[in-house]
Amino acid sequence: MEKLMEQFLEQSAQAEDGFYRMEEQRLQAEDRRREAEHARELHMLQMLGQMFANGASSSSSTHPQRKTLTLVISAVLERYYALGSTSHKGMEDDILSLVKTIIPPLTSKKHKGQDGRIGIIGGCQDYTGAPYFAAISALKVGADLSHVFCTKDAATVIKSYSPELIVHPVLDSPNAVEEIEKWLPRLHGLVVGPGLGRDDFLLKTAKEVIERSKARDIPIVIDADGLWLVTQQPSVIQGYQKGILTPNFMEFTRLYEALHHEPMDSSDHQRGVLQVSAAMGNLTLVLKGEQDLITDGSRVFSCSVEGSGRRCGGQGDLLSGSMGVLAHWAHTASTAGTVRSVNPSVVAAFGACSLTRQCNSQAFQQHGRSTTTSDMIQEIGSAFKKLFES
Ligand SMILES: NC(=O)C1=CN([C@@H]2O[C@H](COP(=O)(O)OP(=O)(O)OC[C@H]3O[C@@H](n4cnc5c(N)ncnc54)[C@H](O)[C@@H]3O)[C@@H](O)[C@H]2O)[C@@H](O)CC1
Ligand SMILES: Nc1ncnc2c1ncn2[C@@H]1O[C@H](COP(=O)(O)OP(=O)(O)OP(=O)(O)O)[C@@H](O)[C@H]1O
Repeated sequence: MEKLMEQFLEQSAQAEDGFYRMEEQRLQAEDRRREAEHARELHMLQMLGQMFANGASSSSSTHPQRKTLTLVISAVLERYYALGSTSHKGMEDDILSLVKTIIPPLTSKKHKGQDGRIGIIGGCQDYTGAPYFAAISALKVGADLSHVFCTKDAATVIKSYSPELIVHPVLDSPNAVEEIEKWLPRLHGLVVGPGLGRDDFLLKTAKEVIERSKARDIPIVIDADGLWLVTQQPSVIQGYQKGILTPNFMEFTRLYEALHHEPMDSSDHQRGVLQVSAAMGNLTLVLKGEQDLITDGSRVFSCSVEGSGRRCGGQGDLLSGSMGVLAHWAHTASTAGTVRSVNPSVVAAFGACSLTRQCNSQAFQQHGRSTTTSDMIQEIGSAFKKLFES
């Protein structure tokens, strides 16, 4: 009897084992099927996004067609990111497709100013090139008006570079903040820092202008000496979702060390940018370099559009000026519901990085080692077309 009982228990245990083995195999097969389906869906969405993006940017599309296509691309890409892609493969193309959706169409119904009035806070006795590069880049990307708020002695010099810019010699005047504030209601985007210098009075003015622009919900790009200010007083922009910081490696290291009170681990830039963005209240951050790393603290996008080995001064100004316009376009698109799950500041940053690198590559093909930022600015029109309108 005991033996029979033992046999019975052994057979039951074997049957149970068999059952669990089969069940495990069934679940594994189900997982594989789901993964394949998921990958197929991601692939299809990527292809659809690409297809529609090309359609939306085609100049033959009419306005309503373009609008519908734009909504379809966004929906497709939104779904793609909602699926939680962890792979970075193809991500650059996807974000580029999103950039295409934020570009306002050129129609005869528009009035001057509608596609963007951008302000640059910067330009002092030492630096007149930087604000000029940023302001002219904003115009060439597609802003309708570009204002420079600089010191008195820099203004005539900047005006002499270009009749296209509106130059206000107010930055070192005693009532500078009030002078600049008068213009804020008309501005759609602000770039703070190119050629600002580090004079205490100018930095104090810049700080106050940032505060007043935040109160008006204006997208703000902070670069160069504006980042010096942020390093001293992070709270000036901390947590402002329409803010973007664009440090080069040196500027980034300073900011990191000011926020974390310890040296940065320079072997892990991805971690570094996530930490800085988080410490800044999930602010959008672009660490410029061999690959530009862009994050809002949730994920890191890298922009590696081919540039060149030429690193002339002023490339960062082209970047910040164009980002000022794209930030305005991206937030407008976001308000209209076109861009949802990807942070509009990230879309704008990615667009500007791609454009700067493409300009660098095109200018380098013609001028090689003698390439300067002015040569790159000449390329903005064709680089823009190649990246976003073809
Ligand atoms: N023509 C002009 O008027 C220009 C004026 N500029 C202005 O000049 C002022 C100072 O800017 P700086 O960029 O010199 O700032 P800093 O005085 O903070 O210098 C940063 C230093 O970091 C170095 N650096 C950059 N990337 C690095 C990396 N990956 N590894 C190691 N070192 C690195 C640079 O060579 C530079 O010497 C700003 O107001 C800026 O806007 C620049 O925009 C360049 C053009
Ligand atoms: N090593 C690199 N390879 C390719 N492109 C780069 C490299 N470093 C920078 N860039 C490109 O040049 C742009 C400007 O970056 P850069 O580091 O020159 O800024 P910056 O030092 O702030 O410029 P500026 O001279 O205007 O102050 C970046 O956005 C990036 O696209």
